[in-house]
Amino acid sequence: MDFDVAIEDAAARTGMANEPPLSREEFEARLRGKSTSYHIHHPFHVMMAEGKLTRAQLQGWVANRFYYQIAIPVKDAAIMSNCPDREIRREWIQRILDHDGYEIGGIKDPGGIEAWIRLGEAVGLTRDDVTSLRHVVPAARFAVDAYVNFARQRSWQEAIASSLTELFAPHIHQQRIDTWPDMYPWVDTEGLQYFRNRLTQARRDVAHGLRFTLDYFSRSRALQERALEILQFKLDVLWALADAIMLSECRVEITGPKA
Ligand SMILES: O=C(O)c1cc(C(=O)O)c2c(n1)C(=O)C(=O)c1cc(C(=O)O)[nH]c1-2
Repeated sequence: MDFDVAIEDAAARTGMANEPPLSREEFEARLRGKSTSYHIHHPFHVMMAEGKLTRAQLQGWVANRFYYQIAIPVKDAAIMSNCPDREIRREWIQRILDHDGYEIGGIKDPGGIEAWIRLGEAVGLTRDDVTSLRHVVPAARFAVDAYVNFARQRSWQEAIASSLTELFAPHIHQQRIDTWPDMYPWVDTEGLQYFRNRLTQARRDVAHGLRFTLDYFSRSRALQERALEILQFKLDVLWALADAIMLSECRVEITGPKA
């Protein structure tokens, strides 16, 4: 989107045409303050951290969340396809490699999608249970598709801002690494590698995404408010995904006894 059009669009959406911009520090604090609506506070994730999920519910979460995992590189490719800035694309492509994996010059990484399938096996699902998507409930698809559609339809700058829930993700990954071995001792701890990998990857991603958002959206107050709205939209996607999984019967269990 042309920058003048972006400013006008943000002003029309937020009604903040004349206010001065927040300082960079204040804007960052407002973005970080959105952590109160992160899905770590969703009852399903609270139950997960407290060891209260049944085996079938944990399996249901892993099977449904796979749909998010496979959507992420598609979303990132949509951002790149809308982005004429070569420097941004050079950074952004790393996200696709992280999830899809690669084999370049003898260096191999199976990638995050493969790591998630192994997480599925660690909770007692088969590879086919996960990759067939047969356990993905309709509302989980709608929530994830809304994120991909946002990245396809809105400007690449707005789509970058929508990735900023990753500010809060290392905390929830660490929580799973810390709690699952005690709470769900039947899960093979090798499967937690996905979460370990994301600790560094998410911190690196967010350093880039945040720097870009602070630079681009600080040029008007309306743009800053628009970035905050966009982050709220993405928080809502994750919250709705958790709602969908919690409300599904989560009766995935194909193998093994019920806890
Ligand atoms: O497990 C989680 O709670 C969680 C949350 C998020 C997030 O906050 O968006 C991501 C991830 N995981 C994740 O693993 C991941 O690769 C990822 C990419 C993105 C994104 O928006 O580009 N979010 C997230």
